[in-house]
Amino acid sequence: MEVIIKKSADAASIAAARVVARLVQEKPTAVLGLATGSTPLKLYKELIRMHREEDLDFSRVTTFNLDEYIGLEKTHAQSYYHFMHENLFNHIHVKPENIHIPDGMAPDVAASCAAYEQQVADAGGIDLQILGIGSDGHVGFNEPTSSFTSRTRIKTLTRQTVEDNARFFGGAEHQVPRHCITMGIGTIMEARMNLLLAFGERKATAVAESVEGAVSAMMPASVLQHHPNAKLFLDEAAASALKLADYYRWVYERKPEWQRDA
Ligand SMILES: N[C@@H]1[C@@H](O)[C@H](O)[C@@H](COP(=O)(O)O)O[C@@H]1O
Repeated sequence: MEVIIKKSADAASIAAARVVARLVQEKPTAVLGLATGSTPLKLYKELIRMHREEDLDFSRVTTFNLDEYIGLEKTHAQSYYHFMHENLFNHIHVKPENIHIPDGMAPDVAASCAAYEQQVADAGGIDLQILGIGSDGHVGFNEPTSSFTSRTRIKTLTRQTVEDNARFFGGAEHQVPRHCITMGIGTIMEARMNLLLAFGERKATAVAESVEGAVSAMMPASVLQHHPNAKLFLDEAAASALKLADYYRWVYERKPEWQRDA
């Protein structure tokens, strides 16, 4: 894992956006894995800015989102379908037919999960996956104890995730769906690059355990220790529990210019 600590969440998001932009410039048909939540918002704003001001072209890009709540219509303000269109897709001219988001209203969830996996495979796999992290260490909605070989499937949210996400539902926990569809950890691990963003003190423990703790299904993001190309973009607060934070800064400052894509 490469740990990149920036002074602010905005600076970390802009650095992550540069990695995405470089990929899209080098491979205009790139397959991007996308995440929701508050964490990637600034990254998406930066991609929109690059599209508008620097002609970053997403017209041939294909996207796959990590997850979706079960039971929310696409028009629901808290559906990830709605989130992605509001915060990214409506502003960067990705072709609608190239956008993939798990269908939380599918009549046959198992069949739609299997079809989603097939679509990822048919697209040639994911080049770059953006991840956030839950305060319990989840990636996508792969809650603690999720199998490291899991594929896209239905999951039940933990009580902690329901509490964490209630803020998006006006604080009403009972309105947060209990179930979701999420790409599996096996799916995420097959992405050729993983960029995990984490900001704020609320994420500090999960980040420290994921980077410096044991690889364990109890801390799903720790699986990235086994990924050949995983970069973590942190602000100071999210990095505050890392024992080797100074070492990561030291390494980053000495990174050869030709390797410096963030
Ligand atoms: N399913 C999403 C995750 O993909 C996200 O990374 C995480 C953190 O959310 P936030 O970025 O708002 O802290 O929780 C949500 O439940």
